[in-house]
Amino acid sequence: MPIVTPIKTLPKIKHVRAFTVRGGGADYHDQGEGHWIDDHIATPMSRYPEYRQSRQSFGINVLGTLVVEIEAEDGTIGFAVTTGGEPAAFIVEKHLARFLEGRSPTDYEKIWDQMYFSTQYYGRKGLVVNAISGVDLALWDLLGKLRQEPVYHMLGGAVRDELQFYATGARPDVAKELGFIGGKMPLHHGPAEGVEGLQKNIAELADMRAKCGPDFWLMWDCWMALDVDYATRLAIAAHELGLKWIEEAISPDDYWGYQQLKRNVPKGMLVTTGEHEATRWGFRMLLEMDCCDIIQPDVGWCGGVTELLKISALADAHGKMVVPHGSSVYSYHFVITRHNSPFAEFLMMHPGPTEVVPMFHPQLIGEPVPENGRLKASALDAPGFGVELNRDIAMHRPYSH
Ligand SMILES: C[C@H](O)[C@H](O)[C@@H](O)[C@@H](O)C(=O)O
Ligand SMILES: [Mg+2]
Repeated sequence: MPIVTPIKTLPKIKHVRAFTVRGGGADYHDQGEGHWIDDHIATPMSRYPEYRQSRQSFGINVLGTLVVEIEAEDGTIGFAVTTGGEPAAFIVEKHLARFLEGRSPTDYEKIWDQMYFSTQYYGRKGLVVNAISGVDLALWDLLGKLRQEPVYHMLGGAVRDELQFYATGARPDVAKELGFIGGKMPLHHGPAEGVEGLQKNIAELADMRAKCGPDFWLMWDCWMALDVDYATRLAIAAHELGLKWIEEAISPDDYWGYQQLKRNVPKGMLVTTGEHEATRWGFRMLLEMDCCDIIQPDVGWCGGVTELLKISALADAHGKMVVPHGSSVYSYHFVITRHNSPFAEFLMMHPGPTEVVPMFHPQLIGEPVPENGRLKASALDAPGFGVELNRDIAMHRPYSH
């Protein structure tokens, strides 16, 4: 008679709760006055002069942060934060919770499938997939806490000893001093500001190149603001200044435009995009239409870890790098486990930015930050995503079920 060792069964999911929080954190555009992240940055709304100076003026921070809590029958709580606020809380409480409560947290594939296909008639991308992502991340956090394992162990373990980061912010010169491998700047002027605006962009890049020296990576984040013609002219003008990549230059829906831009840019310059793309199907379009050199899904917006695993494998088959959009510990636990994710993004959330502060401050207690632009894998060695929710911040539960 074979000896049958009983398998460990985890407690079932008892409650799913959704809260909203304002002021920084996962909705990192929700910052106070004078922050670099809201200073005349080019966007698709820059064609309207009244919305050109500030992205908050057109509502970039209108949603706020969604906090998802999943409580198991033994009282263990997994949680996650993402962008979504009150409307996302409604979707979690009134629609998604039914696919988790009473289920095992190990059923994350079936749970994801039911969350996605039950909302497909009104979701597929954007806010709904942000909500699904938040639930999925909280589920992985719960799994890690129940199994007493960091998420990256459950994803296959570290393929390197440490993470290395480039920094996103208005001061690549400071990023270089802080040990980052590169600096990604927001593009300040879009097509509506004509040739004069393009020349100002180039002058800003030239200034940073002079401050950072010839080899430091310099990139532009164009936040969907441009058209193919303007992006092509900008890339050609920036080439002699060693621009490493031009990011999210045009609308995420214009796959054909990205295909053309990738053909137009000077040899050696990379085209990147993806932070506002979602699911394996959206990234399949970017990959099969050869839209870019690096895809940049945000794990809090693309469908969560369960979906990013699929997206990353698809990219790997296409020989493409996956460098997730800055999403704090949620991307660190993923990037450390993937050969085709050789570095990560660190969003500089200090107002200057002249200091390294936790990316989702003040929402996550124990959020690790890079030192000298690096983070050891061992810094992630704590159950789940290794952070706790700061319960001193004002949280609101607008809906229940
Ligand atoms: C810096 C950019 O304008 C965005 O604010 C940034 O969040 C995003 O595009 C990024 O890649 O970090
Ligand atoms: Mg970006």
